Amino acid sequence: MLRVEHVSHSFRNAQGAVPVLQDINISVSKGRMVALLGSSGSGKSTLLNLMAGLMKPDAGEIWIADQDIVQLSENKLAEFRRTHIGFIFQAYELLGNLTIRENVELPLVFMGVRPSLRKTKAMQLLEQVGLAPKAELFPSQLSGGQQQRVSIARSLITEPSVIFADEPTGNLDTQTEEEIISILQELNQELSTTFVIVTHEAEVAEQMQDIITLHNGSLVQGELSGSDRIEQ
Ligand SMILES: Nc1ncnc2c1ncn2[C@@H]1O[C@H](COP(=O)(O)OP(=O)(O)OP(=O)(O)O)[C@@H](O)[C@H]1O
Repeated sequence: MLRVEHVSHSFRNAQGAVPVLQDINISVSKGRMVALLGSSGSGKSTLLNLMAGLMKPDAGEIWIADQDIVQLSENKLAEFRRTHIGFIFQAYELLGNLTIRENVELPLVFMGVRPSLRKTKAMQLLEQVGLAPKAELFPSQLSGGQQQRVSIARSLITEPSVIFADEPTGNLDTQTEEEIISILQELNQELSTTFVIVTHEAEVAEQMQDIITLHNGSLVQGELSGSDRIEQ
């Protein structure tokens, strides 16, 4: 479903190229919930941004839904992202002048979906994340955890193949963090959507089915996946 093959990436500064990721290989099956774990500076966000098509790697292939997204032109990639990829940000990134429901509908506005269908789908998802009664409020009227639930609903509305989440609980207290992880797990079970979740917290990663660990831009070998653990 998601395959990263021999991906390497460097950033350029005044001194030259600074390698950030070296020969990364990852394979994630459909419907899995995977943590991308690593300390600060290990390259997690860079890898996530590459997999989500927000940046192009210096080398390698990134396959999502049978398409190597590295090969796509900017226009085709933007279209592919709209239909196949969802993103959840640490800081929610909701638009303050739109209601909760309008925020959730927004990706469908860009796809030209008619208003009545958009509204129905947004309300269904808000129901699933427990926020239907707050649909007509604005983001500033919600707690951080509630705003993150809105952003989760927004990421799902296009029925993407994969959702990437960058430290989705990074701004939340421990109890709210647990609520958000439970909601993500429920949605993963119900919808069979693949999730890749960046975190620097081992306690968060251990709640996912598989853990991919990055250290200094390389994968840590010998990591047991969730399915390996179950078989043992
Ligand atoms: N645009 C950029 N230009 C130059 N260097 C960058 C850029 N973005 C990231 N880096 C460097 O790449 C390395 C990996 O950064 P990245 O943000 O991917 O790590 P991370 O594991 O997500 O860290 P954190 O948990 O702190 O966000 C770091 O050394 C960082 O300084």
